[in-house]
Amino acid sequence: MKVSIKAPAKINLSLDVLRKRNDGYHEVKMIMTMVDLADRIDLTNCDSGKITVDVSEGFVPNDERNFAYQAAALLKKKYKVSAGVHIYITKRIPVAAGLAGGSSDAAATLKGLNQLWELGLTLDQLAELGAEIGSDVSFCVYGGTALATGRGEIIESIPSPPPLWVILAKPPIGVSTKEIYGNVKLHRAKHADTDAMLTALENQDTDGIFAHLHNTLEDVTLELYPEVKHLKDQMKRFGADAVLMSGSGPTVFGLVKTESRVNRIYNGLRGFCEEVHAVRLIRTSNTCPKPDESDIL
Ligand SMILES: C[C@@](CO)(OP(=O)(O)O)[C@H](O)COP(=O)(O)OP(=O)(O)OC[C@H]1O[C@@H](n2ccc(N)nc2=O)[C@H](O)[C@@H]1O
Ligand SMILES: Nc1ncnc2c1ncn2[C@@H]1O[C@H](COP(=O)(O)OP(=O)(O)O)[C@@H](O)[C@H]1O
Repeated sequence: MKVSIKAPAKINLSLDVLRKRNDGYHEVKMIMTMVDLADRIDLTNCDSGKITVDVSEGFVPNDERNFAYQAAALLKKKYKVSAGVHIYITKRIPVAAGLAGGSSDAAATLKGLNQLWELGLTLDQLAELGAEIGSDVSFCVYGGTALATGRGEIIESIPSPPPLWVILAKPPIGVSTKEIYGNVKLHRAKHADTDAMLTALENQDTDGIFAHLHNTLEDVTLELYPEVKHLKDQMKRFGADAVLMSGSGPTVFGLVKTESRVNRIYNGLRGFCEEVHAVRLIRTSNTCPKPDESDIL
């Protein structure tokens, strides 16, 4: 039997770092939403009992370092599953980009194996398991738009933004999330007005959303990698309505109201940046989907 499932990328509309915790993580307050740029995960049952992984992009690890492998191993151990699985990942989400590609692959694997292995787990159970793999995995299990607190694993569903185009552009550098968090200077960091962003989403106030985009990690990454600042400036110059770096970077996203402007921005950026995508926000109703309403293809 085979299950295929989509694993979409996320962007952070707002990301505030509140304090450093004793366990090495930072307490955060983030507003995250999914975009329709997705990896594809194909899960095929396998009698050997082993977990194997192949990835379309050779530089992504295909062993126990892969987050999808870790998701399968976690379920197999916890629920004493004797079957194995072959996981094939078709990568479309840029890697080490601030778009949670690996986390989304893990979340999709949890959801897909819940079906394939008929485990009957709820989204809450899958999200709790996902938090053992990475801070962003719980959000990726629920999808939609959410307020994420704690180290990112406490998820509350909130209204999706109004329909918008999103231009994603990643400069040719990889950024370590650990390094960026490690360089945050909390005494002089600029904080997000999360409540104002929540109100803007509640009111479907597009200009309010544009005005309150903020990412506390952005200044850290921009200082270390000036090419990210250059990309932000270019995206604004080509006509994006609002521009921000996603997560720890280095991907920059631009929000655009009008379709006619999307091509101009896309083509302008393609002139000097190889990884550019023009996508839409994924909009959902303001409730968490049930497991059977997920992204199973
Ligand atoms: C910055 C964000 C924003 O959504 O995304 P990305 O840029 O990775 O996409 C997330 O907070 C990243 O989450 P995730 O990528 O799952 O990070 P994890 O694997 O849990 O942690 C990697 C490392 O980042 C640091 N870390 C992560 C989360 C957090 N709240 N505080 C931290 O200090 C820790 O040093 C940790 O060892
Ligand atoms: N399924 C996966 N897809 C991408 N990267 C993965 C995956 N599993 C493990 N990784 C590792 O995780 C690191 C971070 O990748 P990714 O999740 O794309 O970053 P980010 O959260 O910043 O978008 C990569 O450098 C890669 O080695």
